[in-house]
Amino acid sequence: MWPTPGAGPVLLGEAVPLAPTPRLCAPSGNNQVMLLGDSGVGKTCFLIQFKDGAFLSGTFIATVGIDFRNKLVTVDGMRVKLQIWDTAGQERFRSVTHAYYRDAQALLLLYDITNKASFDNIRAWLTEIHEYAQRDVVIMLLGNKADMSSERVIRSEDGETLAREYGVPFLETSAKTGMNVELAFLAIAKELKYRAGQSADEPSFQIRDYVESQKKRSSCCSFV
Ligand SMILES: Nc1nc2c(ncn2[C@@H]2O[C@H](COP(=O)(O)OP(=O)(O)OP(=O)(O)O)[C@@H](O)[C@H]2O)c(=O)[nH]1
Repeated sequence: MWPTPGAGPVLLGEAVPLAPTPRLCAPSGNNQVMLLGDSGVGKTCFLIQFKDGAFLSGTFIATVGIDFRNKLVTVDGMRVKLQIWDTAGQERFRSVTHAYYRDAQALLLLYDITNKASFDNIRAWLTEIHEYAQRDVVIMLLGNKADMSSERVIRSEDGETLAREYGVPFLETSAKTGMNVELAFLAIAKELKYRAGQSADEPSFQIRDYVESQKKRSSCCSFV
C-alpha cells in the first residue's frame, strides 16, 4: 500500500530556526512538492540533503514507488510546511507516481548534468506533467550533480535554454555539497506562500526573477 497524499504522519520537530511567533502558511493544507526525474539523477539524495543536511554516498538504492518527508521552512517570518514526495524514477513505477501528480502544488524536475539521457528525457517528463498535474502547478528545472564538473556533459546554458523555453526557473544543484538545494525549496515555499495570498508585502513575487536574483547574488559573493 502506498502512502496517501496529505494523510501521512506529520514529522514535525525538525531543528528549523523560527522567527518569533511565526504564522503558518496554508495551515489546514499541505504544500505538496514532488521530486521527479529519471532514476539515478539524485532525487532521494536531494531530499535527504534538504531534510537532514547529509549526503548518502556509496551504493545506489533505487526508490521503490513513492515516499515523503515533511519539513518546515521559514519564509519572511512565516512558517511554511512542505510535504515533499520522493518518487521512483524507474519506468515500472510510473503508473503509481502518476496518481500523486494531481495533489502536487510544486514539482522539482531533476536531470543529472553528467547524464545526457536524463536531460533529453526532460521533455517527456514535462509532457507527463502537463497530462497528469494541475494546470497551475509550480515547476522548477534542476541540473543536479553540479559538483561533478569533470564528468559534465550538459552545459549550464543548455539547462537555461530549456527552462526558458518552458517558462520555468532553473538552477544547477548538488545534493552532495548542498549547492542551491535550500534555495530551490525556499523559492518554491515563497511562491506557494505568495499564491496563498499572504504576501501583501510582496505583491508581485515572480519565482523566476527571485531565483535569477539569488543566483546572481551567490555568484557575485560566493554564498547562497
Ligand atoms: N556526486 C554526486 N552524486 C550524487 C548527487 N546526487 C546523487 N548522487 C549519487 O547518485 C546516485 C543516485 O542517487 P539517488 O538520490 O538515489 O537517485 P534517485 O533519483 O532518487 O533514483 P531513483 O530512486 O531510482 O529514482 C547515488 O549513488 C548518489 O550518491 C550529487 O549531487 N553529486
